[in-house]
Amino acid sequence: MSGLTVRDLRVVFDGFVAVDGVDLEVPAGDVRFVIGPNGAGKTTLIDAITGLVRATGSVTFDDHALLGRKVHRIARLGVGRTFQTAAVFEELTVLQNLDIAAGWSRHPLSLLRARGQVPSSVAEALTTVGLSAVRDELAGTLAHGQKQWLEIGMLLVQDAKLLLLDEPVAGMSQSERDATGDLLGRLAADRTVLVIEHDMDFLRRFARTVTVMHAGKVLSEGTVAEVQADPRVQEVYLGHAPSASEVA
Ligand SMILES: Nc1ncnc2c1ncn2[C@@H]1O[C@H](COP(=O)(O)OP(=O)(O)OP(=O)(O)O)[C@@H](O)[C@H]1O
Repeated sequence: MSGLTVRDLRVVFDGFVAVDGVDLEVPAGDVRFVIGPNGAGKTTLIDAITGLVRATGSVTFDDHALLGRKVHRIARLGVGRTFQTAAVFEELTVLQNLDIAAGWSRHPLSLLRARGQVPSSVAEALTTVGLSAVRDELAGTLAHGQKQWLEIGMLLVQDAKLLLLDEPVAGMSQSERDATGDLLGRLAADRTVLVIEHDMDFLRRFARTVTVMHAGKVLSEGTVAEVQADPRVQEVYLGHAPSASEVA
């Protein structure tokens, strides 16, 4: 596993440069947080990696070149993403959602379901995201946090090895945030995880490394402590160089 490598990535919308020469290296096993003010280009970066918007430069994941491929081909290479609003089938059960994501509903082995058995990939995903106890509940009745975890489970059954999560804890309660932070650690055990997040408390607790974006470019990168100490980051977030009391 070699992780994600982005080189000189550029996305232009009608002459507006949303992503401006981004270089990024996320090794396998990392939990990388990408932060930055509104409009910094974070979501567009993920859109480019997953083939949703046209980009120039290069993106490789586990030695596969991604740019220029269609969205479903990129997904098949093990790249999965979530959106700010969870996309689950509310009128189906948790298990049915996972079945559909895994393609089991079309598969001859869906006969297993008739006998009450659960494919091992689905059972594993249920355990990883902590939804085994609610597997027969309708997705529409799940708590907000559980829907986000189901969406992540749907990526796991598709065997995603690079997980791109767009603001996963937005709107979550404190206990859901804690559970999501623990989940990130489990996901990274044999995957690469990139998280876009605005929640600084969550970032301090669960990020392994941080990339700060501003105006389409990478402004700073390092551990949480390193980027927090970077005067350029403080200037972007505070609007001015920090005073002694703000640093303290
Ligand atoms: N399809 C589009 N057409 C034109 N401009 C776009 C498009 N998508 C994004 N932009 C612009 O590109 C810039 C980067 O947007 P993006 O959503 O990537 O930022 P972000 O860092 O994710 O911000 P936020 O934290 O608010 O989600 C913004 O100025 C946005 O208005």
